[in-house]
Amino acid sequence: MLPKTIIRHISQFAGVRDAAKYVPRRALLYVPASNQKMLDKVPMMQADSVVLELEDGVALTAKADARVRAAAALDKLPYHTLACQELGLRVNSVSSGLLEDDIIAVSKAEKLPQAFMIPKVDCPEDLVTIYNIFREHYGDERITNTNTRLVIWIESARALLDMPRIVSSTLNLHKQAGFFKLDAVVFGSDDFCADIGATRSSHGTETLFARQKFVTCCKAFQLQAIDSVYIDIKDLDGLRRQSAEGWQWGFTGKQVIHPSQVSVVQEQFLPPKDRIEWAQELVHAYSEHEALGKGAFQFRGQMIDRPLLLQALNIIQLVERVQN
Ligand SMILES: CC(C)(COP(=O)(O)OP(=O)(O)OC[C@H]1O[C@@H](n2cnc3c(N)ncnc32)[C@H](O)[C@@H]1OP(=O)(O)O)[C@@H](O)C(=O)NCCC(=O)NCCSC(=O)C[C@H](O)C(=O)O
Ligand SMILES: [Mg+2]
Repeated sequence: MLPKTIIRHISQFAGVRDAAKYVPRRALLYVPASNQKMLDKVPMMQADSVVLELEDGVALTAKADARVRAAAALDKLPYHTLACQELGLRVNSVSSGLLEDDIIAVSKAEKLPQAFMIPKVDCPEDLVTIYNIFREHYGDERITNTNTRLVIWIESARALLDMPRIVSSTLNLHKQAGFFKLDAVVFGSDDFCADIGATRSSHGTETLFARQKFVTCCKAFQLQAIDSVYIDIKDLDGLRRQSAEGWQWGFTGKQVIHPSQVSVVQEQFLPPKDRIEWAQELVHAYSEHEALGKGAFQFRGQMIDRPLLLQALNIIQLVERVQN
């Protein structure tokens, strides 16, 4: 329980702070919808967000089949009993020319996914195309003011440079037309490397600038920032290292491709126990010092002032949201 005097700081603190139900996306797991055996495992999957995948995890020759399986899964799976916090559906991009066929097929399902996930959003104009395709095949009523959230992918140099306009247009579409609300943005590092001609490495220095720019832009709009995929499935130490780095830089989660990656990532996207204790104690100490008129004071040998309080509140808020 936070001291009352601290509550007023919360409306101003950094990070993701949508008052609506927060969906943790520490681990966002792709499940190719062309693979029925994998789809059958969805109810037990402990990833925070499980993504029924229609895009790059599905071969061109299997797209039609995957669409039918994804639509059937949406109707069959009881969302409230799933082990995950969110069942998403990643469709194909505008530039692929496959999006409309995806929407025609999945709009036959009675249910919407809990999140629509749209890759390779390259410019604000893509949003107009996306919105028009959804309106045409779902009809206005089914896509207006629903609980379904929107997650988009930034995966090219052009998109990274234009990201503030892309994000603003997406948020405006919700404000003005009631279209799905943008909740998180994902950095598609593999497509990004292909786009800029970089060679991918396990240490990831080739995407260092892009990841830092990306996370800064997400946080400027108070959106969740989801980090790159780590494709070396067997290298869990490397995954742990890259996850810890992402967490330290301000990412809120990471994409995963294999069930074995889920717990490693989830663990790294929660602060360690001693950091949680530090945050809780700091908040109480801040409240006591504030009552005495002190904005700066010593705590465990460090100078504490308001920015440190805000960092501690980030930690407390995240832990509460993951546990509730
Ligand atoms: C990469 C894989 C093809 C590996 O699959 P497989 O060879 O079957 O692995 P295993 O033998 O180790 O599997 C063990 C069991 O686990 C199940 N499994 C594996 N992966 C998944 C999964 N993702 N979801 C559900 N279940 C899974 C197997 O079926 C085995 O089960 P059992 O036989 O009963 O023991 C595979 O992991 C995979 O397809 N992963 C997803 C790939 C994908 O979707 N890629 C696209 C998304 S990444 C991306 O696009 C990044 C971004 O956009 C960018 O540009 O950077
Ligand atoms: Mg991609």
